[in-house]
Amino acid sequence: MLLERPTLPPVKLLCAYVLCFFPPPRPAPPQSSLDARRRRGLIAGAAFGYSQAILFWVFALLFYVGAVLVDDGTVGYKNFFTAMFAVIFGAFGVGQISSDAKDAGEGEQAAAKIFRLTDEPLNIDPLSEEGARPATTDGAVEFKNIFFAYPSRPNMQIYGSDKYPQGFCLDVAAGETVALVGPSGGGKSTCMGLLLRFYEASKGSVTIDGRDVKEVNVKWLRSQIGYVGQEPVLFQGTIRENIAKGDPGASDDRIQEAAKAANAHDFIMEFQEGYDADVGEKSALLSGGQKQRIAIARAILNNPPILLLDEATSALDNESEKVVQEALDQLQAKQKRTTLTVAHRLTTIRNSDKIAVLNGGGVQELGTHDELLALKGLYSTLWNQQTSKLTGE
Ligand SMILES: Nc1ncnc2c1ncn2[C@@H]1O[C@H](COP(=O)(O)OP(=O)(O)OP(=O)(O)O)[C@@H](O)[C@H]1O
Repeated sequence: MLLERPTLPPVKLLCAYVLCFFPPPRPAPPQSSLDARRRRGLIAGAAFGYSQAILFWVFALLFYVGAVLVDDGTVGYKNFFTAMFAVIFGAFGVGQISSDAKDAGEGEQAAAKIFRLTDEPLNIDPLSEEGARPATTDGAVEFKNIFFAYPSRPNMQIYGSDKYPQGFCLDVAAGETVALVGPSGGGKSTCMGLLLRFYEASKGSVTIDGRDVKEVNVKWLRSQIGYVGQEPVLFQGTIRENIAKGDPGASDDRIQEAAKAANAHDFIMEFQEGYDADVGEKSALLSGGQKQRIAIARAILNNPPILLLDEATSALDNESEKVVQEALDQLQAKQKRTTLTVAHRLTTIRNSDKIAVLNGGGVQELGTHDELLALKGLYSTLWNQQTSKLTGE
């Protein structure tokens, strides 16, 4: 079959030829990074040249000594070549070691980091059998006068400041939906980490049904809380296995029921293998919205008394956000459960029982949507900014 040649007007053809031979210059990288790369290149080149030079010096020396020894009859050719190859391979090995020295150094540094991490004393042991396991949970949560800084940044106080000498305080009644809003870095997600006991407050307490979370068993505590974050974690395996993590003994019918409630059943059935479809390494075979709905199905199956939604829909496009939001509404409607929601899009949380505006180390404003609008404070400013963007004013 003859392929037709693409026809270009002569001027465009000429431009294409010119660009082939004289491509426009690429923007130069910043000077500092260029210098660093040059320095790295020079060091690597010098090290390589040096290791090669050693090899050839050894060759030269060998042939010289060999020639002298064979000439005066001290050794025969056979012995000379045997010894020579032994020395060559030996030198080759030494050269190889020097080129691997950089990797060995990096490996040593990485190992030191791992050992530093594994030697870190474990204050919160997720596998510990200690601690109370109350038979029932109503789901009331309270953050009482919390002071907290992340261990890796001890000088950056997240909760508690001159503005908030009483620390971070928030009371969430059983079955209540409380939204956490406010500027980025205000500590909205951090309180979820404290409730899940990923970290411990330096002062104050987090309680669940009036009991300090430090007194209850960590595994039990986490089993009472469903978490749907911005980037849900799926495990390598099938969709069925991933949903079943919510309740490992669940029947296929219950898994399907949970998937239907999470608006996930239809897209799952579009896969050739249905519920047995593999989610792929790092769940690469699924879109963001699909991953989110599988995580929600898992939470529905778990049916926890406390639900944490940390910007669960913020990474999605409008269409996916709608279906995922419907799935989340289902999850909340299935049972009146305590829900803490972090959201940047205020339209998604306006119907919450309470809205807490976190800023500068504590709760700056607290109330319903209407109360906060009437307050004409930070929430009202954020709301007006977002709604004016939506209406294009
Ligand atoms: N693991 C961590 N180690 C150290 N600092 C952290 C860690 N996680 C969060 N931070 C810092 O703590 C502060 C509060 O973080 P947090 O995620 O709670 O804020 P946020 O209000 O949820 O912010 P955003 O709206 O941007 O998600 C931020 O300044 C953040 O950089």
